[in-house]
Amino acid sequence: MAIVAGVDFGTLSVRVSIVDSERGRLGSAVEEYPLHRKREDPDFATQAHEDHMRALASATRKAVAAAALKGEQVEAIALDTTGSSVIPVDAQMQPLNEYYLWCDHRAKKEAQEITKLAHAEGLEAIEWCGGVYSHEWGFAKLLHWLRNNEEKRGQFASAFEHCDMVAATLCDITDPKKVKRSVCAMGHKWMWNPKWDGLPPQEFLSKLDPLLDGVREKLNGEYSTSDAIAGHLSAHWAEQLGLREGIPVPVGAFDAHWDALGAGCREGDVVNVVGTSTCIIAMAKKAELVPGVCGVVPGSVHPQYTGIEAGLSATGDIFEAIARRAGVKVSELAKGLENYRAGQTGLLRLSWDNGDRTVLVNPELGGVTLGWNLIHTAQDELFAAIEGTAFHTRIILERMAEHGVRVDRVINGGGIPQNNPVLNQVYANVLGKPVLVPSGVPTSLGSGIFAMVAAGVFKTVEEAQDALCLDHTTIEPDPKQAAVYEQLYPLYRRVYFALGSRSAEPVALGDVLPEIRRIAAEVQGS
Ligand SMILES: Nc1ncnc2c1ncn2[C@@H]1O[C@H](COP(=O)(O)OP(=O)(O)O)[C@@H](O)[C@H]1O
Ligand SMILES: O=C(CO)[C@@H](O)[C@@H](O)COP(=O)(O)O
Repeated sequence: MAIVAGVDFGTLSVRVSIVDSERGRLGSAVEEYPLHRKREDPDFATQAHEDHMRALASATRKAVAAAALKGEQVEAIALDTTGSSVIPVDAQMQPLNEYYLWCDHRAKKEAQEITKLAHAEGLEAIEWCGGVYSHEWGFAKLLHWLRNNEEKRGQFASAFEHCDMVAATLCDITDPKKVKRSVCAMGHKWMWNPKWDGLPPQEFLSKLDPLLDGVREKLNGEYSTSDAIAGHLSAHWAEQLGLREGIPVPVGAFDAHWDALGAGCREGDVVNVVGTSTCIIAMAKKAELVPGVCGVVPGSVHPQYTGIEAGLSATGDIFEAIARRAGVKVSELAKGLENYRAGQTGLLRLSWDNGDRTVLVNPELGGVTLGWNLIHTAQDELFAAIEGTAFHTRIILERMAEHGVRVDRVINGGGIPQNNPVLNQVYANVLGKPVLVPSGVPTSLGSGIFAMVAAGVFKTVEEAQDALCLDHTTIEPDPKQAAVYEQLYPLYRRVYFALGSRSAEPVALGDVLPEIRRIAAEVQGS
C-alpha cells in the first residue's frame, strides 16, 4: 500500500487528490486562482506563478486533511497543467512576467508568421501540428513577449511551460538548463520531436525574428516523458505543502493528456476531455500524420505510445458565456435541458466563439448561431451549443478515423460530463455510438497514476490505471434522437466547412435554414 498526491492545474483552479494504491482517492481539495483578463483586450489572459503556488500549497494541505492522513505518508507528488501556458524567466528561474495562459490569444500575428515561414522553408514540424501553428502555442507567445517587453529582454534566460515551471519550483531547481522539460508540452506546442532532432533549427527561428537568436540553446535541456523524475521536493516546498522533503516529482504534462489516462484511456479509445475547452486525446503504438489535428507526438500521453491531440477551443466557456449574457449561472441554465429533444430548437450553433482548434485551425472564426426567431431563449441556445460541440466533435473523430486513429470506444472525461448528463446523451446521439463516462471525477487521477509510477508502487501506467481508474457508465444512443442527428449532421458539416474555409463549396442559408426548421417542426410534431 502507498499513498501519493495527484495535482491538476485547470484554467481557474487546482485540484489535489490524495490517492491510495489500494483504496483509490481518499480525499481531494480544490483551490481557485485569478485569471487576469482585460475588458478592452479579449485576447489577454494571464496568471501569476505566485497565485498558482499559493493555491497548490493550500489545496494540498486541505486534501491531506480531507483524507485524514499525515502529509508524511505521501510518497510522491505529480502534476499536470494547462498549456501552452508560457512563462519567461531570468537566469535564476525568477518569472519576468505572468504566464501567458493557454487561452491568451495576443500572439495571432506571430503565429501567422511562424506558419507562413514554416511552409516556405518546408519545415516538417508544421505538417505534424495540423499545418497551422497556433497563437495558443509556445513560440508565438514567446515571440510576442520578446517583441513587447524590450526593457526586460536583457534578463531573459529561458521560457517554460507551466508544468515544467511548477515541477522545477517544487524541486528548487534554479538553473534553467537543469530543468527537465515535458515532451508532452514541448512536443505539442513547441514543435519538438526527436524525428527532426528536437526543436526547429536556430536558422529558422532567427529568420522568423532576430529577437529569437540563441533561443534554441536557451530552450535546450533534457526532454523527458513522465516516467522520468524531474527532481525531489525541496525542504521549503515540503513545508509549504505539508509533505515530506525529498519525495519524487515526475516530469509533468498537460492536463487533458493525463485526464485521458485517468479516465481509463487505452489504445483504441478516444477521450473527449470536456471542460472549459475540449481536448480530444488518443494514443497509438504507431500514428500517421492527421491533417488539421493539432499534434501527434511520441511519448506525450503515455511514455510508450504516440499521443494524438485535437480539440475545440471553447466548450464550457461557450456555455458559461451564454449563461452570463442571460444573467444566470450555467448550472442554473442547465436545469430543464433534459426536456429538450434532438434538433427541436431549430438552431444550428457553430462552436467557434474562441476560434477553431481542429480541423480548420483558424483562430479568426467566431461563434455563429443559425435559425434565430423572436421567441428563442437562452436555454434554447445552450442546448443548441451542446449539440454544436457534439457535431464539431464528430467532424474531428471522423478526421482522425480517416487517418488511421482507432475510435473503438469514446470516453467523455473532464469535468463537465460529471455535471451535465444531457451533454453525454447528446454526444452519444450525435456520434451514434455509446459514450462511456467515468463514475466519478476523473480529474487529477492521471497525476495520481504518474505519482504512483514515480513512487515505484506500480511498474507501468497500465498497472496503475487498473488500480486507480473508476468504472464507466455507458450511455447508449437513443435511436430516435440519433436518427434526427443523422439528418442534421450533414447540414452542420456543410455549414462548418462552407463558412469556415475558403476552399469549400459555398452554402446558401436560404437552402439550409428551411431544412433545419423542417427537422425542428417534425421533432416538435412527433
Ligand atoms: N452544469 C454544467 N453544464 C455545462 N457546463 C458546465 C456546468 N457546470 C460548469 N460548467 C462549465 O464547466 C467548465 C469547467 O470545466 P472543468 O472541467 O471543471 O474545468 P477545467 O476545464 O478548467 O479543467 C466551465 O467553463 C463551466 O462553464
Ligand atoms: O490545450 C490544452 C492541452 O493541450 C489544455 O491545457 C487547454 O485546452 C485547457 O484545458 P481545460 O479545458 O482548462 O482543461
